[in-house]
Amino acid sequence: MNSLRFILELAQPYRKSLVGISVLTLAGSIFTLSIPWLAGQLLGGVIADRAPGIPLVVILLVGALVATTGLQIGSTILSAATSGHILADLRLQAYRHVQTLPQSFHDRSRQGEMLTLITFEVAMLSTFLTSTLATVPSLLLTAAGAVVLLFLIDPAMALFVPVLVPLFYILAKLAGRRLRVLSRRARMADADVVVAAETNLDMLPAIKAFAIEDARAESYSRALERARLVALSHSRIDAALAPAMGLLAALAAIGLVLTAGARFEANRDPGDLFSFLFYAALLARPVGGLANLYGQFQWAKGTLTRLRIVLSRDPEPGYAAGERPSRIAGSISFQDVHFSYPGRTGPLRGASLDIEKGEIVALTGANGAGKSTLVKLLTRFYEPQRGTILLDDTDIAAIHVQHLRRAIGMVPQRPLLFDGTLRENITLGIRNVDPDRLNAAIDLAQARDLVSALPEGLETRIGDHGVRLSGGQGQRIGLARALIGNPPILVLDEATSMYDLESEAAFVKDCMTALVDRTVIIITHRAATLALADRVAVVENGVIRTEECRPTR
Ligand SMILES: Nc1ncnc2c1ncn2[C@@H]1O[C@H](COP(=O)(O)OP(=O)(O)OP(=O)(O)O)[C@@H](O)[C@H]1O
Repeated sequence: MNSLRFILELAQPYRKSLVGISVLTLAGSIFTLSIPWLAGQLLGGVIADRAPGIPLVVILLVGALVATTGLQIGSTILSAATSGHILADLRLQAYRHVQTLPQSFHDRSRQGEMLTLITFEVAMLSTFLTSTLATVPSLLLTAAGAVVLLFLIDPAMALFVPVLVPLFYILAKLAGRRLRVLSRRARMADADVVVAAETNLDMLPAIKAFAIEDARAESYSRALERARLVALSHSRIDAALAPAMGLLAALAAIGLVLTAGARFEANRDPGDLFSFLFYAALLARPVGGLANLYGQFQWAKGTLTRLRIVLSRDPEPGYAAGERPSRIAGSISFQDVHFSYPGRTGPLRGASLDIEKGEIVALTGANGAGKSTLVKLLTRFYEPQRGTILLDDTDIAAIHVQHLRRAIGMVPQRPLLFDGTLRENITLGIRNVDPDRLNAAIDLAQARDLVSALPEGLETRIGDHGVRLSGGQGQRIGLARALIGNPPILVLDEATSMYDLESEAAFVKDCMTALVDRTVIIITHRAATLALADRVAVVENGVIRTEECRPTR
């Protein structure tokens, strides 16, 4: 699919407004086209002293000027309103889609780039659709109308127009080639700037701790400088293209003045001479506009390509899976699971493990052995290359991925907290959560004291990444979040790593109530946490070895 087709597809839902803009600007062009003729007649009338005809010409000229202004205002307002709609819709469509893409896609793409694409670049695209593309008919009409009228007034002199066309074409072609390259570079440089700022702000505590503010500011400044230089090169060509074409047209018009005087004086009305020259001058505007359009289309093409690549990517396969078992008991079976991340070998090479419903299994093993990976496969963040994972004897590949994930409460080592209230962080922003469920989750996670100790309780804002909480407090919030949906399966991924031995023992004791009647996978290296488990499974060399059985509690 080429860029033009894709852009027309994007424009399809807004065709009525876009046609409306085109109609208003077309009507504006018709009035604009009448102005040189009327102005020429007025000047001709004044020079030739034809007083009786002048009032009517003046009325028509003023009418045309007022109508042009009114239509311009109307089309600009409609264009801004439509652009706003397209922008909001495009952002939502892109965001929704990006959300459904597999984790492996996000692992490979840079967050800042994605952010630039779905916020800034689509903004440029919506402006391109409304302010540039929708005005093409009027530009064409003005250009064609001016040419036709020039030929009608004096066909011999109007021949300068076809002479200019190849010149314009060559100019646009040369500039277009360079603009395409520079647009791509400029977009990448812009994305680098966002990525650098985003990374630095995210890393700020480390940057301060290691006192490397200057070095980071310098690397950011280098990214800015690269973006500035590329944008400058692009603007130079972009800025020169339309005026250069306008200049060519204007020079041609001057040439005409020099040759036209004698011809016209001899046998024509001076009003026609003025009209001819005004039309020649008017021609420069749509020609410049079309040249601008060309430059902006080169820019838009890059965004279109990137947007198309993202939008045409398939969502995670799990969204298409049909099964939504009404009750999940919680038995899990990993059967001969093989998995490696792109470009790597391992970490899992035939891992098998059966976990009964209600059982607590501790997963342990060296760093990088593949413990977290097993859980990511269970929650279908990734798909195993070989082997099967069963949940209550159903292959998880057949279960709708959201249904599956809602059945598994995840407590990661560092829960992803955001700048909202404690309540929003526990409910993940979902409104109308049953207050009893919320309270039960807070109690089960033993987070009641923590909530009461904060100045505004559940309504306390906790800052970006929960900076206003301690690591251990954050983990309790993470546990409450996992428990709020009352999932039959709970996964604690190094959830006690933030605690000292004493607090760990307390957390472990606290957790016992939360764990009852659930299937639990605890990833840990810590003895106190291992003691919670019915069974210990060791991940080693890509397989799972069940090491030890404890009497069932
Ligand atoms: N998104 C990823 N892309 C590529 N490789 C990855 C990715 N995530 C993990 N790995 C690699 O896979 C291996 C297993 O990682 P995993 O996080 O499952 O280990 P783990 O047993 O949980 O380790 P730890 O005890 O340190 O948390 C590691 O070698 C790691 O580098």
